[in-house]
Amino acid sequence: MEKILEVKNLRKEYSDFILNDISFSLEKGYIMGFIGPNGAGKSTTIKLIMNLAKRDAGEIKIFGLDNINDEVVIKQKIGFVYDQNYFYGDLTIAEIKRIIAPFYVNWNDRIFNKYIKEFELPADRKIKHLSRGMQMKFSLALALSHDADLIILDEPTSGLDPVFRNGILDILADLIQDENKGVLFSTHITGDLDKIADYITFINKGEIVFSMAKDDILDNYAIVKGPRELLDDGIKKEFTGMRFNRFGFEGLISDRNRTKKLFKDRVIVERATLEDIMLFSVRGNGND
Ligand SMILES: Nc1ncnc2c1ncn2[C@@H]1O[C@H](COP(=O)(O)OP(=O)(O)OP(=O)(O)O)[C@@H](O)[C@H]1O
Repeated sequence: MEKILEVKNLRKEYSDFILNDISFSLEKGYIMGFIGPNGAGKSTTIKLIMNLAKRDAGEIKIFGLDNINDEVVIKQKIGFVYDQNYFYGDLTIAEIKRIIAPFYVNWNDRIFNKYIKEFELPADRKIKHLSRGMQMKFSLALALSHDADLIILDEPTSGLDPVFRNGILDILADLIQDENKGVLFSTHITGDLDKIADYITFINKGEIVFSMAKDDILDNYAIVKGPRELLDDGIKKEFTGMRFNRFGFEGLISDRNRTKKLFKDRVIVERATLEDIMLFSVRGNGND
């Protein structure tokens, strides 16, 4: 399998935050969801990949090339959608397109116009007068109009209504039918990833929790519910995270096969969603 993006032992230190030893890779033909709570380090990682911030250590390869030394070549083939509008607000959609298009060797006006029409974007409207959803769609139209092989989206769906969100997800799912392309998609709306992601990379407090195939994650993790008296300190340690209510406990376990051994049939075992996994992992264990 050919790697389209490879991040190895990446490190970045800010005064109050350290992104530490981040490693993951994305193969061609797949969508990777990049999840983590607020402040986990998702945007920082993406900025380092895009060489918008300087790494302190580690290595980033895109299409097998170094993301700094070969930045100019690489950027021709990356479509980037950032979580904020970074275009000059007084220019119109058509004016910004005219500025950006010449930078790309493979710019395709026909595809751009197709998206503008599909997204119902008014070409003569100033950026500052576009809604957040329209700005996002405009960014997406730009990112998809130069034959990019790696699409990186930082929170593309946050603040968008479900209809807009689903439209974006459909486009990404279509895009990946071309098996030469890959998508890295950061979000905290884990429901979006249930629909389209093949792999999930989860970071918390600047560190990787896991980077795995989504199906493996959902097959292995489970929510276990049962009475408190089944728990002792040893058993509590088996859980990634736990909460208590008046009926008993509810906990996330990363290896559902362990539950039979630990509890026999005295607990209820349910499939965990990505949201459960994120919430319980962030909360941690032992909060009684
Ligand atoms: N330029 C900077 N200088 C100092 N600290 C920074 C800088 N950029 C980011 N940070 C810090 O790094 C941490 C991680 O931020 P980051 O934006 O990467 O998180 P995130 O996972 O994208 O969060 P969110 O989901 O809220 O966007 C935060 O504590 C933030 O304050």
